[in-house]
Amino acid sequence: MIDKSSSNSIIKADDITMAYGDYVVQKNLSFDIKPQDIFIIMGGSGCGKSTLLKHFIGLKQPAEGRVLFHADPSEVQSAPDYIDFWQSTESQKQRLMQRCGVLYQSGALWSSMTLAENIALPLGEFTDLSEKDISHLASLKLALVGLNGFEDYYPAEISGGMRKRAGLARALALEPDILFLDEPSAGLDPISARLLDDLILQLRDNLGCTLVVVTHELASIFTIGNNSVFLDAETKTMLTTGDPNELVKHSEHDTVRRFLTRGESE
Ligand SMILES: Nc1ncnc2c1ncn2[C@@H]1O[C@H](COP(=O)(O)OP(=O)(O)OP(=O)(O)O)[C@@H](O)[C@H]1O
Repeated sequence: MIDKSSSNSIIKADDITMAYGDYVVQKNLSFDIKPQDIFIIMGGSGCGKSTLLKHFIGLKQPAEGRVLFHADPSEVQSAPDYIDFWQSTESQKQRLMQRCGVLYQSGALWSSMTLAENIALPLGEFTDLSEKDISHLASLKLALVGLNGFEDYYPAEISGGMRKRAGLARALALEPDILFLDEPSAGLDPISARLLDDLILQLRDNLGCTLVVVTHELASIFTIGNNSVFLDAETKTMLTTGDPNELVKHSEHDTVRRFLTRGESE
């Protein structure tokens, strides 16, 4: 059942069970993601973080329960009107997915294309813009992530941190209101990871988008996250949801406090 007090959410997980065949990964997941949250999906290795992300971006259907998206992001404060992603029509699904940008762990850029061409790809596919406008927009998106002047570089010619930024620029190409990031700082040195966190915060503040981030990097969790869900591999369900900066101090669950303090809490 949907909690009416949380009617201004942009996404709701409503009693989701996730499974591969008979193998249940997690059950009874219910939580709310609010507009402009940086919502962290956290938990130990193998608990189901990436699987949960797949449920939000249309790659995997819940065994039970619903993934609900607010129907109109510009009206999110008004009367709730939710679309159940997996019960929606093909055209509704397509519209919902166009509201979502995704940054995969590898950055997933096409290696044979320049950065500008990588960003132009979704624009060419999903809009009627002219080539000139697409090229202009690609440059704008690159500038947004601090890569102005890198239009003609190939992914192999830039650093890992820059590739992540370029991946973000591509995820932003269609002006999504929700961005999903899978382990954005994986493989980055601590300074590049910190710069990426700063960029994520800037994007939220400047573009007003909502971010859902899978990460187990504690520094990132505390720097960018204002809301979260903790998935427990042992009990196969969520232990808690809320601001990780509060959970580290006040969670009633030892497992959560220990995770957030690298095992150092009592
Ligand atoms: N395609 C698949 N088929 C069957 N089982 C899978 C599949 N993908 C993942 N699993 C299993 O589901 C569980 C959750 O995997 P998932 O990758 O979602 O966890 P995770 O929390 O993202 O892990 P990590 O932190 O190690 O990346 C694991 O036990 C995994 O082995």
